[in-house]
Amino acid sequence: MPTTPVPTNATTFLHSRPDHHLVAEGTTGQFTDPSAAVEALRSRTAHAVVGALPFDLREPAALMAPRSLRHHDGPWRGASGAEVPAAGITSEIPASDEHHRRVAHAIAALADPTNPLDKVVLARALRLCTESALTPWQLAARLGQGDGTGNLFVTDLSAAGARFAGHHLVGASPEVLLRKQGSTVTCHPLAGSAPRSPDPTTDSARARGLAGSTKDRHEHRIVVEGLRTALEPLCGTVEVADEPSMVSTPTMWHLGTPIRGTVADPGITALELAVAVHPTAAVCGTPTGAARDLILATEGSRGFYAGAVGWSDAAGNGEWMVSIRCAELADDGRTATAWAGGGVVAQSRPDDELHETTAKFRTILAAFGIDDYATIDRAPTGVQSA
Ligand SMILES: C=C(O[C@@H]1C=C(C(=O)O)C=C[C@H]1O)C(=O)O
Repeated sequence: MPTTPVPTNATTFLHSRPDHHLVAEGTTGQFTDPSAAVEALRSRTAHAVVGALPFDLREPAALMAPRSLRHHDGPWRGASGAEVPAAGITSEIPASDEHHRRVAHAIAALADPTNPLDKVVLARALRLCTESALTPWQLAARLGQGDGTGNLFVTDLSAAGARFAGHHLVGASPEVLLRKQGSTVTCHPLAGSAPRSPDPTTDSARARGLAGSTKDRHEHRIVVEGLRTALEPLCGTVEVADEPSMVSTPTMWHLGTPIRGTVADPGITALELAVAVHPTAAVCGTPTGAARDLILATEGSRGFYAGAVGWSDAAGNGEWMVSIRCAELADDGRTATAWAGGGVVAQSRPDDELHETTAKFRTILAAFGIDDYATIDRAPTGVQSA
């Protein structure tokens, strides 16, 4: 029977996977610079580091040395029947037609043979407001009940400075950025997506369509090759599955590829490896610098969306999830920002990209009790075939 510790005021961090979860309490140190956190681990000043890396590593991280970090079997299960107060969307950032226009603009740039950009991941955000305050743990419990995959995270962002004081990032990410156990490193990038449908025939047609889509396989390949290039100097040989496989969440189908390597320096920490591979082309694009510049010029700072949330211990073991399907809950417990994005290549279509972000929002919106944001696939029968 898995233990389900009840979060207390001292609980700062939760990282849940289908087979195990970790809970951190208290802090003995905070780091905005990941290399200072690595130094604390390598010198054994800290027995572990937990928290969040921002999308743009030039911005402050929210990393903490916890007073305690406990491992538990099984996924985290919050209090069942967790209620959340009524919530609504107060704004779209940008408005959906502007996101559509941005995607069209990016497609034109990607199709220009003189432009070095091969892929860029564009995202949009929703501002949410609830009638009364909720805790990040209530939100996580709701997210876990709706998502059901066992993948969950909650992390206090206060360590990143005044702008983030009392804010938490809460999400149900299906994507493992990087895991290190002993000298083995594994990654499981996802890229190439299709919304799930409640109609089984449409749902399997969508999965088949994604598996056979040249555009999605190309988008996926870019991510896998980017990770191989980032890992090879650290690992020597890197094993990559020949073919992507289908990964599903209750709301999305994705293409995913397991990657595995053996690190040359067994003392290297999971945090150093996460910093070395982030941001992957699954959340940024390629070439990385050009894609990141376009994202920052288009969207502004993403903060901790499309960053990474995870843990690393002084032995070097740890695991970092890509921070997607998430929301930042403000210190008032009533206002939140949720994000969703998608990879854009020259063959992408703005309508599909807008749809994809709408579908990706469903995970986090369901946790807020919002199911009327968009009508895609809400019809119980006879939904439009893919
Ligand atoms: C950027 C997001 O998702 C990422 C982008 C994907 C894609 O472009 O197909 C798929 C999974 C994630 O790597 C998100 O959910 O916000």
